[in-house]
Amino acid sequence: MILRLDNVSKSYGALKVTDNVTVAVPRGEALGIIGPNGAGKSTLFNLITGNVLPNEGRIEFLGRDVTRAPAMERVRMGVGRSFQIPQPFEGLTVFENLLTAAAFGRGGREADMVDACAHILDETELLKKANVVAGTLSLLDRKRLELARALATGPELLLLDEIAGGLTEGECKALVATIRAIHARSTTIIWIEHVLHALNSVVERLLVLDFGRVIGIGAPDEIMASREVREIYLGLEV
Ligand SMILES: Nc1ncnc2c1ncn2[C@@H]1O[C@H](COP(=O)(O)OP(=O)(O)OP(=O)(O)O)[C@@H](O)[C@H]1O
Repeated sequence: MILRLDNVSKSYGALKVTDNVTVAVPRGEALGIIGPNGAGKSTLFNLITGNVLPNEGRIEFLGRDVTRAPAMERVRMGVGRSFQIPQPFEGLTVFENLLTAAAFGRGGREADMVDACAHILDETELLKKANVVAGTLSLLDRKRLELARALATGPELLLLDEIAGGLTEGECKALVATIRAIHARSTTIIWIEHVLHALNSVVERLLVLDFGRVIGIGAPDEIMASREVREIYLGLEV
């Protein structure tokens, strides 16, 4: 297993945002996370990245207890993340943004980082935009840059937070093709997404959160057919 959460809980005052979550993610898997707004999806990512520390439970990454490890240490161990709202350095070029992420992540010799970033630009279809200032990019390219920045840190585990939101159907398809290619080279992915057709075309399992609790985990078609999920998440009459 690349990642294990055992009975992880997080509260803000009286509000239990993460409620006794236990999940194990095998290396190479793509796992989707769905749930209503406020279900605790982003908080779960923050617990995995170390931006938030749990009140209870244990988090293991690559066989090591990282429950209280600082976020920076987890990035260097191989936890990469894209944010719901892209957060590039607006005044830097696409390539400079990647180099900054690479230096912040695994680091290494400058020449190796430059090579790795060039490869990531190609993989994320940003090669032609390498010298474009990030602040001038279209939404799709900002999403691609967000993905590329996460890849530049050298992740073993890639966390994607609603990366398909706000895109047109065609743009979404293009981005999904890129994510599928990244997954195909055996990067483990955990992806929070409301655009279900995009998510379900990539992931092998879906985890459903509601009020911070895991209410289902399994194959996407089984999960989508479950009565509880349809009632709670999709708000459908069944
Ligand atoms: N730092 C914080 N202090 C207090 N409450 C917080 C904090 N962070 C999150 N919360 C609360 O925790 C709950 C879960 O938030 P979270 O952002 O994890 O949900 P989410 O499932 O990612 O939602 P969305 O789909 O809208 O992004 C919400 O009720 C939110 O208001």
